[in-house]
Amino acid sequence: MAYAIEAHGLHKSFQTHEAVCGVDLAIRQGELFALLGPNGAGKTTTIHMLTTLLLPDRGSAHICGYDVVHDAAAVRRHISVTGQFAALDESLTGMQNLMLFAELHGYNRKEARMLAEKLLESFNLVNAGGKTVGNYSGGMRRRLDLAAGVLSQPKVMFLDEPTTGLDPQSRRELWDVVRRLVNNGTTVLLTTQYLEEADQLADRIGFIAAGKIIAVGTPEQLKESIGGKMLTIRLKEGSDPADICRLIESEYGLEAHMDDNGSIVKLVAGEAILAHKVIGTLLDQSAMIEDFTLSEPILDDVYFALTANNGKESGS
Ligand SMILES: Nc1ncnc2c1ncn2[C@@H]1O[C@H](COP(=O)(O)OP(=O)(O)OP(=O)(O)O)[C@@H](O)[C@H]1O
Repeated sequence: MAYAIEAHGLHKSFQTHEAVCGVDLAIRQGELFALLGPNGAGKTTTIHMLTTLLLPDRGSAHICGYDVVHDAAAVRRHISVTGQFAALDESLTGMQNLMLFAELHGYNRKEARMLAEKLLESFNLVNAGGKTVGNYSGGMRRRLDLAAGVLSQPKVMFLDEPTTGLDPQSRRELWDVVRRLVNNGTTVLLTTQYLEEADQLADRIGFIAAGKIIAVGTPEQLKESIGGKMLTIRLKEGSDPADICRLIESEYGLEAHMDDNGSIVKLVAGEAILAHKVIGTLLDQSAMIEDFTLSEPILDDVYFALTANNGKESGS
């Protein structure tokens, strides 16, 4: 099968630091793939290599069959890259910005106007088309930026944290736009800090940590890989979560983790019966439990489990 985005063993180091160490990707045409990982994991470096902004040290990558190193110009003709910082002229209106981009892509003035009108409509910006971009909200700017990106009819779009800083309503509006692009056959590689966004939008998700892809799958596959239900225990003030984790590990051999502010302990409890036994044991030992819930895993749980394990494997 020919992939829209394909990478084999991509490596990139900065001085002595290996930022990307052997990334493989195979993303089908029309697929929305989300690349997730903590700060410094290597997402941007990977995207920069795939979009020809950075030369890989080793490995290879192809976009729509074109080599990112040897056919960089052809790659650029097939992609668009948008991110948190929209490349728009603040002093022009939305309509003028789109017309400018269209004319830069070789459309004449009349064609550019028609295309800009169509794009303003598709991206829910008809009422904003006559206003200067300097007066746009964050969500409007991102939608206009995406509209400008679509104008060149890219086969592959790289969206680097496109909803960072947007309010929930603007984020949802942008999701609708992205879904429509994918439904029309565009391949999208998305990075995001919001796991819920990846869960909502992505066909598949790749988790990257310390420059390596550590898991790939559909959101459902990744959640199933956790291996059962999550038990979340909220502790009363003054209790020691480290003690609780140790007790659970020694009694049941289950690995429990506390959250950053130390009031919640989480573990994969598998079956409900085991969760009830754990709670029973903790209460017998007079653990100060405020409440507890047993729930299906969400992507945050997958992310937590993966990045916690990866930290151990790499010895950090
Ligand atoms: N130009 C550079 N020079 C030196 N080190 C760099 C450079 N660019 C990235 N790095 C380092 O490479 C590693 C990967 O960075 P990268 O920006 O790819 O991560 P990221 O996953 O995109 O992180 P974030 O979510 O914070 O943007 C980091 O340790 C970063 O400090």
